[in-house]
Amino acid sequence: MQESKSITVKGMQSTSLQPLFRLFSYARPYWPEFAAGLLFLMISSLSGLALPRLLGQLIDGGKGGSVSPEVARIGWILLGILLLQAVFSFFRVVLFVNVTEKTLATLRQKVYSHLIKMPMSIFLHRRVGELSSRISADITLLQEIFNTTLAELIRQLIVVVGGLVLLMVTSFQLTIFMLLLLPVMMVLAEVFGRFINRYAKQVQDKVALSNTIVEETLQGIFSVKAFVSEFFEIRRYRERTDEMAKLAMQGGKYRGFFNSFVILGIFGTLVAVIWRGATTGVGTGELFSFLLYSVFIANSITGLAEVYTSLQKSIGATSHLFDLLEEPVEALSEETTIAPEHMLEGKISFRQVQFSYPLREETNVLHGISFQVAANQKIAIVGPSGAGKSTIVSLLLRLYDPVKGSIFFDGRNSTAMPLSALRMQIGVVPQDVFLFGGTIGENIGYGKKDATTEEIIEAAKKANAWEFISRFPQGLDTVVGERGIQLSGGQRQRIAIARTVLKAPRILVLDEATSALDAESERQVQDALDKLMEGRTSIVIAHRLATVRKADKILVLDKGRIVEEGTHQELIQVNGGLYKNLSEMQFTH
Ligand SMILES: Nc1ncnc2c1ncn2[C@@H]1O[C@H](COP(=O)(O)OP(=O)(O)OP(=O)(O)O)[C@@H](O)[C@H]1O
Repeated sequence: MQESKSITVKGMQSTSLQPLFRLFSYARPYWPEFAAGLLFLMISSLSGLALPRLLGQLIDGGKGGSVSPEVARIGWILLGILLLQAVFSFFRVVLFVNVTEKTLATLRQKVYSHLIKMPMSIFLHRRVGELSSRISADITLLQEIFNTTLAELIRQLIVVVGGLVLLMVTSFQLTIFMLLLLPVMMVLAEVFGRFINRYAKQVQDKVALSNTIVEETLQGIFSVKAFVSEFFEIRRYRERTDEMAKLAMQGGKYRGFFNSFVILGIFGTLVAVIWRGATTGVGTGELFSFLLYSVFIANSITGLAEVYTSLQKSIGATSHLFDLLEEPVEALSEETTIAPEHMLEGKISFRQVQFSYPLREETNVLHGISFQVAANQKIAIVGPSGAGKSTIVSLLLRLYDPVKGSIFFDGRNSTAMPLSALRMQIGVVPQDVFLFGGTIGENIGYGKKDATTEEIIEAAKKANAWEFISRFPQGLDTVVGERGIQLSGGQRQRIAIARTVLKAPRILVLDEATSALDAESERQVQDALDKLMEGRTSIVIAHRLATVRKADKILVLDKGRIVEEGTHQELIQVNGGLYKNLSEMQFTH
Protein backbone atom coordinates (compact mmCIF):
# COMPACT_ATOMS: atom_id res chain seq x y z
CA MET A 1 0.00 0.00 0.00
CA GLN A 2 2.79 2.34 1.01
CA GLU A 3 4.64 1.56 -2.17
CA SER A 4 1.75 2.26 -4.47
CA LYS A 5 1.21 5.66 -2.90
CA SER A 6 4.54 6.88 -4.14
CA ILE A 7 3.77 6.22 -7.78
CA THR A 8 1.62 8.33 -10.06
CA VAL A 9 -2.10 8.67 -9.46
CA LYS A 10 -2.83 6.80 -12.66
CA GLY A 11 -0.52 3.94 -11.72
CA MET A 12 -2.05 3.80 -8.28
CA GLN A 13 -5.53 3.39 -9.68
CA SER A 14 -4.56 0.51 -11.86
CA THR A 15 -2.80 -1.33 -9.02
CA SER A 16 -5.61 -0.80 -6.58
CA LEU A 17 -8.29 -1.86 -9.02
CA GLN A 18 -6.55 -5.16 -9.60
CA PRO A 19 -8.38 -7.07 -6.85
CA LEU A 20 -11.68 -5.99 -8.39
CA PHE A 21 -10.74 -7.32 -11.80
CA ARG A 22 -9.79 -10.56 -10.13
CA LEU A 23 -13.11 -10.53 -8.36
CA PHE A 24 -14.97 -10.12 -11.62
CA SER A 25 -13.21 -13.14 -12.98
CA TYR A 26 -15.43 -15.15 -10.63
CA ALA A 27 -18.45 -13.79 -12.46
CA ARG A 28 -17.11 -14.95 -15.82
CA PRO A 29 -19.19 -18.14 -16.06
CA TYR A 30 -22.34 -16.04 -15.77
CA TRP A 31 -21.41 -13.50 -18.42
CA PRO A 32 -24.42 -14.05 -20.72
CA GLU A 33 -26.81 -13.03 -17.93
CA PHE A 34 -24.49 -10.24 -16.94
CA ALA A 35 -24.26 -8.96 -20.52
CA ALA A 36 -28.05 -9.06 -20.89
CA GLY A 37 -28.38 -7.13 -17.63
CA LEU A 38 -25.88 -4.57 -18.89
CA LEU A 39 -27.78 -4.21 -22.15
CA PHE A 40 -31.06 -3.59 -20.33
CA LEU A 41 -29.29 -1.14 -18.09
CA MET A 42 -27.86 0.76 -21.04
CA ILE A 43 -31.16 0.89 -22.92
CA SER A 44 -33.07 2.10 -19.87
CA SER A 45 -30.40 4.71 -19.03
CA LEU A 46 -30.21 5.93 -22.60
CA SER A 47 -33.97 6.14 -22.99
CA GLY A 48 -34.11 8.05 -19.70
CA LEU A 49 -31.95 10.68 -21.33
CA ALA A 50 -34.76 11.57 -23.72
CA LEU A 51 -37.04 12.60 -20.85
CA PRO A 52 -35.79 16.15 -20.16
CA ARG A 53 -35.82 17.01 -23.84
CA LEU A 54 -39.35 15.70 -24.34
CA LEU A 55 -40.56 17.46 -21.20
CA GLY A 56 -39.07 20.72 -22.45
CA GLN A 57 -40.92 20.25 -25.75
CA LEU A 58 -44.11 19.45 -23.86
CA ILE A 59 -43.86 22.71 -21.92
CA ASP A 60 -43.31 24.70 -25.10
CA GLY A 61 -46.05 22.84 -27.00
CA GLY A 62 -48.57 22.96 -24.18
CA LYS A 63 -48.44 26.73 -23.78
CA GLY A 64 -51.68 27.29 -25.68
CA GLY A 65 -53.74 25.44 -23.04
CA SER A 66 -55.09 22.82 -25.51
CA VAL A 67 -53.89 19.32 -26.44
CA SER A 68 -52.42 19.65 -29.89
CA PRO A 69 -51.55 16.50 -31.90
CA GLU A 70 -47.88 17.33 -31.26
CA VAL A 71 -48.39 17.43 -27.51
CA ALA A 72 -50.35 14.16 -27.64
CA ARG A 73 -47.54 12.55 -29.60
CA ILE A 74 -44.97 13.65 -27.00
CA GLY A 75 -47.25 12.35 -24.26
CA TRP A 76 -47.42 8.91 -25.88
CA ILE A 77 -43.65 8.80 -26.38
CA LEU A 78 -43.13 9.73 -22.73
CA LEU A 79 -45.49 6.99 -21.61
CA GLY A 80 -43.73 4.52 -23.87
CA ILE A 81 -40.32 5.42 -22.45
CA LEU A 82 -41.54 5.06 -18.89
CA LEU A 83 -43.02 1.64 -19.63
CA LEU A 84 -39.84 0.57 -21.37
CA GLN A 85 -37.81 1.70 -18.40
CA ALA A 86 -40.05 -0.08 -15.94
CA VAL A 87 -39.84 -3.38 -17.81
CA PHE A 88 -36.10 -3.15 -18.43
CA SER A 89 -35.34 -2.13 -14.86
CA PHE A 90 -37.15 -5.20 -13.63
CA PHE A 91 -35.07 -7.52 -15.79
CA ARG A 92 -31.88 -5.64 -15.05
CA VAL A 93 -32.35 -6.03 -11.29
CA VAL A 94 -33.30 -9.70 -11.53
CA LEU A 95 -30.39 -10.53 -13.82
CA PHE A 96 -27.85 -8.65 -11.72
CA VAL A 97 -29.06 -10.27 -8.51
CA ASN A 98 -28.78 -13.70 -10.15
CA VAL A 99 -25.23 -13.06 -11.28
CA THR A 100 -24.29 -11.58 -7.90
CA GLU A 101 -25.66 -14.42 -5.86
CA LYS A 102 -24.11 -17.10 -8.04
CA THR A 103 -20.75 -15.33 -8.06
CA LEU A 104 -20.72 -14.74 -4.33
CA ALA A 105 -21.72 -18.32 -3.63
CA THR A 106 -18.78 -19.47 -5.76
CA LEU A 107 -16.48 -17.08 -3.96
CA ARG A 108 -17.77 -18.14 -0.54
CA GLN A 109 -17.22 -21.78 -1.43
CA LYS A 110 -13.76 -21.05 -2.76
CA VAL A 111 -12.74 -19.07 0.34
CA TYR A 112 -14.18 -21.65 2.71
CA SER A 113 -12.56 -24.60 1.00
CA HIS A 114 -9.29 -22.69 1.06
CA LEU A 115 -9.75 -21.75 4.69
CA ILE A 116 -10.39 -25.27 5.89
CA LYS A 117 -7.50 -26.70 3.89
CA MET A 118 -4.94 -24.29 5.29
CA PRO A 119 -2.24 -25.95 7.39
CA MET A 120 -2.39 -25.73 11.20
CA SER A 121 0.51 -23.30 11.28
CA ILE A 122 -1.70 -20.62 9.73
CA PHE A 123 -4.37 -21.08 12.39
CA LEU A 124 -1.74 -20.35 15.01
CA HIS A 125 -1.35 -16.77 13.88
CA ARG A 126 -4.84 -15.96 12.62
CA ARG A 127 -7.79 -15.77 14.89
CA VAL A 128 -10.92 -17.77 14.27
CA GLY A 129 -13.16 -14.71 14.54
CA GLU A 130 -11.08 -12.81 12.03
CA LEU A 131 -11.11 -15.69 9.57
CA SER A 132 -14.83 -16.23 9.79
CA SER A 133 -15.50 -12.52 9.33
CA ARG A 134 -13.70 -12.76 5.99
CA ILE A 135 -16.51 -14.98 4.77
CA SER A 136 -19.33 -13.15 6.48
CA ALA A 137 -18.52 -9.42 6.56
CA ASP A 138 -16.19 -9.07 3.59
CA ILE A 139 -18.27 -11.08 1.17
CA THR A 140 -21.45 -9.32 2.24
CA LEU A 141 -19.76 -6.05 1.41
CA LEU A 142 -19.06 -7.33 -2.06
CA GLN A 143 -22.73 -8.01 -2.56
CA GLU A 144 -23.27 -4.28 -2.83
CA ILE A 145 -20.64 -3.84 -5.49
CA PHE A 146 -22.16 -6.46 -7.76
CA ASN A 147 -25.77 -5.57 -7.13
CA THR A 148 -25.72 -1.80 -7.21
CA THR A 149 -22.31 -0.20 -7.50
CA LEU A 150 -21.48 -1.51 -10.92
CA ALA A 151 -24.92 -0.72 -12.32
CA GLU A 152 -24.74 2.74 -10.81
CA LEU A 153 -21.31 3.34 -12.29
CA ILE A 154 -22.50 2.51 -15.77
CA ARG A 155 -25.78 4.38 -15.43
CA GLN A 156 -24.07 7.49 -14.11
CA LEU A 157 -21.45 7.44 -16.83
CA ILE A 158 -24.14 7.17 -19.50
CA VAL A 159 -26.08 10.02 -17.94
CA VAL A 160 -23.01 12.23 -17.63
CA VAL A 161 -21.68 11.63 -21.14
CA GLY A 162 -25.07 11.41 -22.91
CA GLY A 163 -26.42 14.34 -20.90
CA LEU A 164 -23.48 16.51 -21.85
CA VAL A 165 -23.90 15.70 -25.54
CA LEU A 166 -27.60 16.62 -25.39
CA LEU A 167 -26.80 19.78 -23.44
CA MET A 168 -24.41 20.83 -26.16
CA VAL A 169 -27.24 20.39 -28.65
CA THR A 170 -29.61 22.46 -26.52
CA SER A 171 -27.27 25.33 -25.81
CA PHE A 172 -23.61 25.16 -26.56
CA GLN A 173 -22.77 28.41 -24.78
CA LEU A 174 -24.58 27.53 -21.59
CA THR A 175 -22.99 24.09 -21.54
CA ILE A 176 -19.51 25.55 -21.75
CA PHE A 177 -20.42 27.85 -18.89
CA MET A 178 -21.55 24.90 -16.79
CA LEU A 179 -18.52 22.86 -17.71
CA LEU A 180 -16.28 25.56 -16.28
CA LEU A 181 -17.82 24.90 -12.87
CA LEU A 182 -18.41 21.16 -12.88
CA PRO A 183 -14.91 19.69 -13.37
CA VAL A 184 -13.63 21.62 -10.36
CA MET A 185 -16.31 19.98 -8.28
CA MET A 186 -15.55 16.57 -9.68
CA VAL A 187 -11.88 16.79 -8.75
CA LEU A 188 -12.70 18.03 -5.26
CA ALA A 189 -15.26 15.27 -4.83
CA GLU A 190 -12.74 12.65 -5.81
CA VAL A 191 -10.11 13.89 -3.38
CA PHE A 192 -12.68 14.02 -0.64
CA GLY A 193 -13.93 10.53 -1.47
CA ARG A 194 -10.50 9.04 -1.10
CA PHE A 195 -10.05 10.68 2.23
CA ILE A 196 -13.36 9.37 3.56
CA ASN A 197 -12.55 5.90 2.41
CA ARG A 198 -9.51 5.70 4.65
CA TYR A 199 -11.83 6.05 7.59
CA ALA A 200 -14.29 3.53 6.28
CA LYS A 201 -11.53 0.95 6.06
CA GLN A 202 -10.32 1.61 9.58
CA VAL A 203 -13.83 1.32 10.94
CA GLN A 204 -14.26 -1.96 9.10
CA ASP A 205 -11.12 -3.35 10.72
CA LYS A 206 -12.36 -2.28 14.12
CA VAL A 207 -15.70 -3.99 13.50
CA ALA A 208 -13.85 -7.21 12.73
CA LEU A 209 -11.83 -6.83 15.93
CA SER A 210 -14.85 -6.32 18.12
CA ASN A 211 -16.64 -9.25 16.46
CA THR A 212 -13.68 -11.40 17.34
CA ILE A 213 -14.35 -10.74 21.02
CA VAL A 214 -18.01 -11.69 20.67
CA GLU A 215 -17.26 -14.90 18.81
CA GLU A 216 -14.41 -16.03 20.98
CA THR A 217 -16.14 -15.36 24.25
CA LEU A 218 -19.33 -17.06 23.11
CA GLN A 219 -17.38 -20.06 21.92
CA GLY A 220 -15.47 -20.13 25.17
CA ILE A 221 -18.44 -19.18 27.32
CA PHE A 222 -17.58 -21.92 29.79
CA SER A 223 -14.19 -20.42 30.56
CA VAL A 224 -15.59 -16.90 30.66
CA LYS A 225 -18.11 -17.91 33.27
CA ALA A 226 -15.76 -20.15 35.20
CA PHE A 227 -13.28 -17.29 35.49
CA VAL A 228 -16.00 -14.73 36.21
CA SER A 229 -14.58 -12.78 33.29
CA GLU A 230 -17.90 -11.33 32.15
CA PHE A 231 -17.10 -7.84 33.32
CA PHE A 232 -13.57 -8.02 31.99
CA GLU A 233 -14.95 -9.01 28.58
CA ILE A 234 -17.68 -6.39 28.72
CA ARG A 235 -15.02 -3.78 29.37
CA ARG A 236 -12.85 -5.09 26.56
CA TYR A 237 -15.81 -5.08 24.19
CA ARG A 238 -16.85 -1.65 25.33
CA GLU A 239 -13.38 -0.27 24.66
CA ARG A 240 -13.28 -1.77 21.17
CA THR A 241 -16.78 -0.65 20.22
CA ASP A 242 -16.25 2.82 21.68
CA GLU A 243 -13.10 3.16 19.62
CA MET A 244 -15.00 1.98 16.60
CA ALA A 245 -17.81 4.46 17.21
CA LYS A 246 -15.30 7.30 17.68
CA LEU A 247 -13.64 6.53 14.40
CA ALA A 248 -16.96 6.10 12.62
CA MET A 249 -18.18 9.42 14.02
CA GLN A 250 -15.04 11.13 12.85
CA GLY A 251 -15.67 9.61 9.42
CA GLY A 252 -19.27 10.78 9.67
CA LYS A 253 -18.09 14.35 10.16
CA TYR A 254 -16.05 14.14 7.00
CA ARG A 255 -18.98 12.63 5.16
CA GLY A 256 -21.12 15.49 6.43
CA PHE A 257 -18.62 18.02 5.12
CA PHE A 258 -18.59 16.17 1.89
CA ASN A 259 -22.37 16.33 1.54
CA SER A 260 -22.48 20.03 2.37
CA PHE A 261 -19.80 20.68 -0.14
CA VAL A 262 -21.72 18.81 -2.81
CA ILE A 263 -24.96 20.63 -2.01
CA LEU A 264 -23.29 24.00 -2.15
CA GLY A 265 -21.39 23.14 -5.29
CA ILE A 266 -24.33 21.67 -7.17
CA PHE A 267 -26.97 24.17 -6.18
CA GLY A 268 -24.47 26.96 -6.66
CA THR A 269 -23.85 25.71 -10.17
CA LEU A 270 -27.58 25.39 -10.87
CA VAL A 271 -28.36 28.90 -9.69
CA ALA A 272 -25.50 30.25 -11.77
CA VAL A 273 -26.73 28.36 -14.83
CA ILE A 274 -30.34 29.59 -14.50
CA TRP A 275 -29.13 33.11 -14.04
CA ARG A 276 -26.90 32.84 -17.07
CA GLY A 277 -29.64 31.17 -19.17
CA ALA A 278 -32.30 33.71 -18.19
CA THR A 279 -30.02 36.64 -18.88
CA THR A 280 -28.99 35.32 -22.29
CA GLY A 281 -32.59 34.77 -23.45
CA VAL A 282 -32.88 30.95 -23.65
CA GLY A 283 -36.55 29.85 -24.17
CA THR A 284 -38.65 28.44 -21.28
CA GLY A 285 -38.93 24.84 -22.51
CA GLU A 286 -35.30 24.82 -23.49
CA LEU A 287 -34.19 26.21 -20.14
CA PHE A 288 -36.36 23.64 -18.40
CA SER A 289 -34.82 20.72 -20.27
CA PHE A 290 -31.37 22.25 -19.85
CA LEU A 291 -31.90 22.44 -16.12
CA LEU A 292 -33.23 18.91 -15.91
CA TYR A 293 -30.17 17.64 -17.76
CA SER A 294 -27.93 19.64 -15.44
CA VAL A 295 -29.68 18.13 -12.41
CA PHE A 296 -29.35 14.67 -13.91
CA ILE A 297 -25.66 15.24 -14.55
CA ALA A 298 -25.01 16.78 -11.15
CA ASN A 299 -26.84 13.90 -9.50
CA SER A 300 -24.79 11.44 -11.44
CA ILE A 301 -21.58 13.16 -10.47
CA THR A 302 -22.44 12.85 -6.80
CA GLY A 303 -23.54 9.32 -7.54
CA LEU A 304 -20.16 8.70 -9.09
CA ALA A 305 -18.42 9.93 -5.96
CA GLU A 306 -20.49 7.46 -3.95
CA VAL A 307 -19.69 4.74 -6.42
CA TYR A 308 -16.06 5.63 -5.96
CA THR A 309 -16.15 5.32 -2.16
CA SER A 310 -18.08 2.11 -2.37
CA LEU A 311 -15.59 0.77 -4.91
CA GLN A 312 -12.75 1.65 -2.55
CA LYS A 313 -14.48 -0.11 0.31
CA SER A 314 -14.92 -3.21 -1.77
CA ILE A 315 -11.29 -3.06 -2.82
CA GLY A 316 -10.39 -3.28 0.89
CA ALA A 317 -12.63 -6.28 1.40
CA THR A 318 -11.46 -7.94 -1.80
CA SER A 319 -7.79 -7.53 -0.94
CA HIS A 320 -8.42 -9.12 2.45
CA LEU A 321 -10.06 -12.05 0.74
CA PHE A 322 -7.35 -12.49 -1.82
CA ASP A 323 -4.66 -12.23 0.87
CA LEU A 324 -6.34 -15.19 2.46
CA LEU A 325 -6.45 -17.06 -0.82
CA GLU A 326 -2.68 -16.50 -1.15
CA GLU A 327 -2.04 -18.53 2.01
CA PRO A 328 -0.81 -22.05 1.26
CA VAL A 329 -3.11 -25.04 1.55
CA GLU A 330 -2.39 -28.66 2.36
CA ALA A 331 -2.17 -31.14 -0.50
CA LEU A 332 -5.39 -32.94 0.34
CA SER A 333 -7.31 -35.14 -2.05
CA GLU A 334 -11.02 -35.81 -2.17
CA GLU A 335 -10.57 -39.54 -2.70
CA THR A 336 -12.33 -41.64 -0.11
CA THR A 337 -10.56 -44.85 -1.02
CA ILE A 338 -6.90 -45.47 -0.35
CA ALA A 339 -4.74 -46.73 -3.19
CA PRO A 340 -3.34 -50.21 -2.37
CA GLU A 341 0.25 -48.94 -2.46
CA HIS A 342 -0.56 -46.49 0.32
CA MET A 343 -2.26 -49.00 2.60
CA LEU A 344 -0.39 -49.10 5.87
CA GLU A 345 0.56 -52.09 7.91
CA GLY A 346 1.06 -49.87 10.89
CA LYS A 347 4.80 -49.67 11.60
CA ILE A 348 5.88 -46.28 12.84
CA SER A 349 9.31 -44.93 13.42
CA PHE A 350 10.44 -41.52 14.61
CA ARG A 351 14.07 -40.81 13.70
CA GLN A 352 15.85 -37.94 15.36
CA VAL A 353 12.73 -35.80 15.21
CA GLN A 354 13.31 -32.26 16.29
CA PHE A 355 10.45 -29.80 16.40
CA SER A 356 9.52 -26.27 17.35
CA TYR A 357 6.18 -24.56 16.74
CA PRO A 358 6.11 -22.07 13.85
CA LEU A 359 5.48 -19.06 16.05
CA ARG A 360 8.09 -20.03 18.63
CA GLU A 361 10.89 -21.28 16.49
CA GLU A 362 13.50 -20.54 19.12
CA THR A 363 12.00 -23.03 21.60
CA ASN A 364 12.59 -26.66 20.76
CA VAL A 365 9.62 -28.72 21.90
CA LEU A 366 11.10 -32.05 20.79
CA HIS A 367 14.86 -32.61 20.83
CA GLY A 368 15.80 -35.35 18.39
CA ILE A 369 13.30 -38.02 19.42
CA SER A 370 13.63 -41.58 18.11
CA PHE A 371 11.39 -44.57 18.73
CA GLN A 372 9.88 -47.50 16.89
CA VAL A 373 6.43 -49.01 17.02
CA ALA A 374 5.83 -52.39 15.40
CA ALA A 375 2.57 -53.09 13.60
CA ASN A 376 -0.27 -53.84 16.04
CA GLN A 377 1.86 -52.88 19.02
CA LYS A 378 0.40 -50.80 21.84
CA ILE A 379 2.61 -48.10 23.16
CA ALA A 380 1.93 -45.63 25.92
CA ILE A 381 3.47 -42.20 26.16
CA VAL A 382 3.66 -40.79 29.66
CA GLY A 383 5.33 -37.72 31.04
CA PRO A 384 4.73 -34.49 32.84
CA SER A 385 2.55 -31.74 31.42
CA GLY A 386 4.24 -29.82 28.62
CA ALA A 387 6.65 -32.69 27.89
CA GLY A 388 5.56 -32.82 24.24
CA LYS A 389 3.10 -35.72 24.17
CA SER A 390 0.39 -33.97 22.17
CA THR A 391 3.04 -32.56 19.87
CA ILE A 392 4.03 -36.11 18.93
CA VAL A 393 0.41 -36.77 17.96
CA SER A 394 0.29 -33.61 15.83
CA LEU A 395 3.46 -34.67 14.03
CA LEU A 396 2.07 -38.15 13.47
CA LEU A 397 -0.98 -36.64 11.77
CA ARG A 398 1.34 -34.32 9.87
CA LEU A 399 -0.47 -31.28 11.19
CA TYR A 400 3.11 -30.03 11.33
CA ASP A 401 6.31 -31.45 9.89
CA PRO A 402 9.48 -32.00 11.92
CA VAL A 403 12.08 -29.24 11.75
CA LYS A 404 14.77 -31.92 11.58
CA GLY A 405 14.63 -35.69 11.33
CA SER A 406 11.81 -37.75 9.84
CA ILE A 407 8.84 -39.90 10.61
CA PHE A 408 8.45 -43.19 8.77
CA PHE A 409 5.35 -45.29 8.22
CA ASP A 410 6.13 -48.87 7.18
CA GLY A 411 9.66 -47.68 6.44
CA ARG A 412 8.40 -44.94 4.11
CA ASN A 413 9.07 -41.30 4.82
CA SER A 414 5.78 -39.67 5.85
CA THR A 415 6.38 -36.80 3.44
CA ALA A 416 6.35 -39.27 0.56
CA MET A 417 2.80 -40.36 1.34
CA PRO A 418 -0.32 -38.51 0.19
CA LEU A 419 -1.54 -36.51 3.16
CA SER A 420 -5.17 -37.59 2.91
CA ALA A 421 -4.28 -41.28 2.59
CA LEU A 422 -2.12 -40.98 5.70
CA ARG A 423 -4.71 -39.18 7.81
CA MET A 424 -7.43 -41.56 6.67
CA GLN A 425 -5.51 -44.40 8.28
CA ILE A 426 -4.90 -42.69 11.59
CA GLY A 427 -7.78 -42.47 14.02
CA VAL A 428 -7.66 -40.10 16.94
CA VAL A 429 -9.81 -40.18 20.03
CA PRO A 430 -9.02 -36.85 21.60
CA GLN A 431 -9.22 -35.90 25.22
CA ASP A 432 -11.52 -33.04 24.48
CA VAL A 433 -14.16 -34.51 22.21
CA PHE A 434 -15.67 -32.03 19.80
CA LEU A 435 -19.19 -32.83 18.75
CA PHE A 436 -20.85 -30.98 15.90
CA GLY A 437 -24.27 -29.47 16.42
CA GLY A 438 -26.11 -32.24 14.53
CA THR A 439 -27.55 -35.54 15.68
CA ILE A 440 -25.72 -38.32 17.49
CA GLY A 441 -25.97 -40.40 14.31
CA GLU A 442 -24.36 -37.66 12.22
CA ASN A 443 -21.62 -37.25 14.78
CA ILE A 444 -20.77 -40.93 14.70
CA GLY A 445 -21.08 -40.97 10.90
CA TYR A 446 -18.34 -38.33 10.76
CA GLY A 447 -15.92 -41.26 10.88
CA LYS A 448 -17.24 -42.68 7.62
CA LYS A 449 -19.31 -40.33 5.51
CA ASP A 450 -21.18 -43.07 3.61
CA ALA A 451 -21.95 -45.27 6.62
CA THR A 452 -25.36 -46.94 6.75
CA THR A 453 -27.56 -46.74 9.86
CA GLU A 454 -26.77 -50.39 10.58
CA GLU A 455 -23.04 -49.64 10.50
CA ILE A 456 -23.53 -46.66 12.81
CA ILE A 457 -25.52 -48.76 15.29
CA GLU A 458 -22.89 -51.51 15.10
CA ALA A 459 -20.14 -48.98 15.82
CA ALA A 460 -22.12 -47.47 18.69
CA LYS A 461 -22.52 -50.94 20.18
CA LYS A 462 -18.80 -51.64 19.93
CA ALA A 463 -18.10 -48.32 21.62
CA ASN A 464 -20.48 -49.17 24.48
CA ALA A 465 -22.49 -46.15 23.42
CA TRP A 466 -25.59 -47.87 22.08
CA GLU A 467 -26.93 -48.56 25.52
CA PHE A 468 -27.27 -44.87 26.40
CA ILE A 469 -28.18 -43.76 22.86
CA SER A 470 -31.06 -46.20 22.62
CA ARG A 471 -32.44 -44.86 25.88
CA PHE A 472 -32.98 -41.42 24.29
CA PRO A 473 -36.50 -41.20 22.80
CA GLN A 474 -35.05 -40.10 19.46
CA GLY A 475 -32.13 -42.54 19.54
CA LEU A 476 -29.55 -41.74 16.86
CA ASP A 477 -31.59 -38.72 15.80
CA THR A 478 -31.12 -37.01 19.15
CA VAL A 479 -29.67 -33.58 18.52
CA VAL A 480 -26.55 -32.79 20.53
CA GLY A 481 -24.93 -29.52 21.52
CA GLU A 482 -26.34 -26.06 21.78
CA ARG A 483 -29.86 -26.82 20.65
CA GLY A 484 -30.04 -30.40 21.83
CA ILE A 485 -29.07 -32.70 24.57
CA GLN A 486 -25.88 -32.17 26.52
CA LEU A 487 -23.83 -35.32 26.91
CA SER A 488 -21.57 -36.27 29.78
CA GLY A 489 -17.81 -36.53 29.35
CA GLY A 490 -17.95 -40.33 29.26
CA GLN A 491 -20.79 -40.34 26.74
CA ARG A 492 -18.97 -37.91 24.49
CA GLN A 493 -15.90 -40.08 24.62
CA ARG A 494 -17.87 -43.14 23.66
CA ILE A 495 -19.31 -41.26 20.68
CA ALA A 496 -15.78 -40.33 19.68
CA ILE A 497 -14.82 -43.98 20.01
CA ALA A 498 -17.78 -45.06 17.87
CA ARG A 499 -16.71 -42.54 15.26
CA THR A 500 -13.25 -44.06 15.22
CA VAL A 501 -14.64 -47.60 15.13
CA LEU A 502 -16.40 -46.61 11.90
CA LYS A 503 -13.26 -45.11 10.51
CA ALA A 504 -11.44 -48.39 11.24
CA PRO A 505 -7.97 -46.86 11.11
CA ARG A 506 -4.74 -48.86 10.96
CA ILE A 507 -3.16 -46.61 13.54
CA LEU A 508 -4.96 -45.45 16.60
CA VAL A 509 -4.07 -42.49 18.75
CA LEU A 510 -5.78 -42.12 22.08
CA ASP A 511 -5.48 -39.09 24.20
CA GLU A 512 -6.91 -40.34 27.44
CA ALA A 513 -9.13 -38.00 29.35
CA THR A 514 -7.46 -36.65 32.45
CA SER A 515 -10.73 -35.70 34.02
CA ALA A 516 -11.97 -38.44 36.26
CA LEU A 517 -14.97 -40.38 35.01
CA ASP A 518 -17.15 -42.24 37.45
CA ALA A 519 -16.14 -45.88 37.89
CA GLU A 520 -18.90 -47.24 35.63
CA SER A 521 -18.23 -44.78 32.79
CA GLU A 522 -14.53 -45.36 33.10
CA ARG A 523 -15.03 -49.11 32.84
CA GLN A 524 -17.26 -48.71 29.78
CA VAL A 525 -14.87 -46.31 28.07
CA GLN A 526 -11.86 -48.46 28.89
CA ASP A 527 -13.60 -51.58 27.66
CA ALA A 528 -14.57 -49.83 24.41
CA LEU A 529 -11.02 -48.60 23.94
CA ASP A 530 -9.60 -52.05 24.55
CA LYS A 531 -11.84 -53.44 21.84
CA LEU A 532 -10.88 -50.59 19.53
CA MET A 533 -7.16 -51.14 20.03
CA GLU A 534 -7.35 -54.78 19.09
CA GLY A 535 -5.51 -55.56 15.87
CA ARG A 536 -4.23 -52.00 15.37
CA THR A 537 -1.11 -50.07 16.10
CA SER A 538 -2.00 -47.90 19.06
CA ILE A 539 -0.34 -44.95 20.65
CA VAL A 540 -1.90 -43.88 23.90
CA ILE A 541 -1.15 -40.73 25.78
CA ALA A 542 -1.74 -42.47 29.01
CA HIS A 543 -3.13 -41.18 32.23
CA ARG A 544 -4.66 -44.42 33.47
CA LEU A 545 -2.79 -47.18 35.18
CA ALA A 546 -4.72 -49.84 33.28
CA THR A 547 -3.55 -48.54 29.91
CA VAL A 548 0.03 -48.15 30.98
CA ARG A 549 0.21 -51.64 32.42
CA LYS A 550 -1.20 -53.23 29.28
CA ALA A 551 1.13 -51.36 26.92
CA ASP A 552 3.76 -53.34 25.05
CA LYS A 553 6.10 -50.43 25.52
CA ILE A 554 6.08 -47.21 27.50
CA LEU A 555 7.89 -44.08 26.37
CA VAL A 556 8.64 -41.67 29.18
CA LEU A 557 8.87 -38.17 27.83
CA ASP A 558 10.34 -35.24 29.69
CA LYS A 559 11.02 -31.76 28.32
CA GLY A 560 10.98 -33.00 24.74
CA ARG A 561 13.28 -35.98 25.29
CA ILE A 562 12.58 -39.67 25.72
CA VAL A 563 14.20 -40.34 29.06
CA GLU A 564 13.07 -43.92 29.63
CA GLU A 565 11.66 -46.68 27.48
CA GLY A 566 10.41 -50.15 28.40
CA THR A 567 7.50 -52.11 29.82
CA HIS A 568 5.77 -51.26 33.06
CA GLN A 569 7.58 -54.09 34.80
CA GLU A 570 10.95 -52.91 33.53
CA LEU A 571 10.49 -49.24 34.27
CA ILE A 572 9.08 -49.74 37.72
CA GLN A 573 12.41 -51.27 38.68
CA VAL A 574 14.46 -48.20 37.74
CA ASN A 575 15.20 -46.65 41.05
CA GLY A 576 14.93 -42.87 40.98
CA GLY A 577 13.52 -43.11 37.44
CA LEU A 578 10.89 -40.62 36.26
CA TYR A 579 8.37 -43.36 35.48
CA LYS A 580 8.69 -44.90 38.90
CA ASN A 581 8.19 -41.48 40.41
CA LEU A 582 5.24 -40.64 38.20
CA SER A 583 3.52 -43.93 38.77
CA GLU A 584 3.99 -43.71 42.49
CA MET A 585 2.51 -40.21 42.45
CA GLN A 586 -0.29 -40.70 39.95
CA PHE A 587 -1.25 -44.28 39.79
CA THR A 588 -1.26 -45.42 43.38
CA HIS A 589 -4.33 -44.56 45.27
N1 LIG B 1 0.74 -24.11 19.18
C1 LIG B 1 1.83 -24.01 19.93
N2 LIG B 1 2.70 -22.99 19.71
C2 LIG B 1 3.79 -22.88 20.46
N3 LIG B 1 4.12 -23.72 21.46
C3 LIG B 1 3.30 -24.74 21.72
C4 LIG B 1 2.10 -24.94 20.97
N4 LIG B 1 1.48 -26.03 21.45
C5 LIG B 1 2.25 -26.50 22.45
N5 LIG B 1 3.35 -25.74 22.62
C6 LIG B 1 4.43 -25.94 23.59
O1 LIG B 1 5.04 -27.18 23.32
C7 LIG B 1 5.36 -27.86 24.52
C8 LIG B 1 4.79 -29.26 24.49
O2 LIG B 1 3.40 -29.19 24.47
P1 LIG B 1 2.46 -30.46 24.38
O3 LIG B 1 1.07 -29.98 24.28
O4 LIG B 1 2.98 -31.36 23.33
O5 LIG B 1 2.72 -31.12 25.81
P2 LIG B 1 1.97 -32.35 26.49
O6 LIG B 1 3.04 -33.25 26.96
O7 LIG B 1 0.97 -32.92 25.57
O8 LIG B 1 1.29 -31.65 27.71
P3 LIG B 1 -0.11 -31.99 28.45
O9 LIG B 1 0.06 -33.31 29.14
O10 LIG B 1 -0.23 -30.88 29.43
O11 LIG B 1 -1.17 -31.99 27.40
C9 LIG B 1 4.85 -27.01 25.65
O12 LIG B 1 5.94 -26.33 26.21
C10 LIG B 1 3.90 -26.05 24.99
O13 LIG B 1 3.96 -24.81 25.63
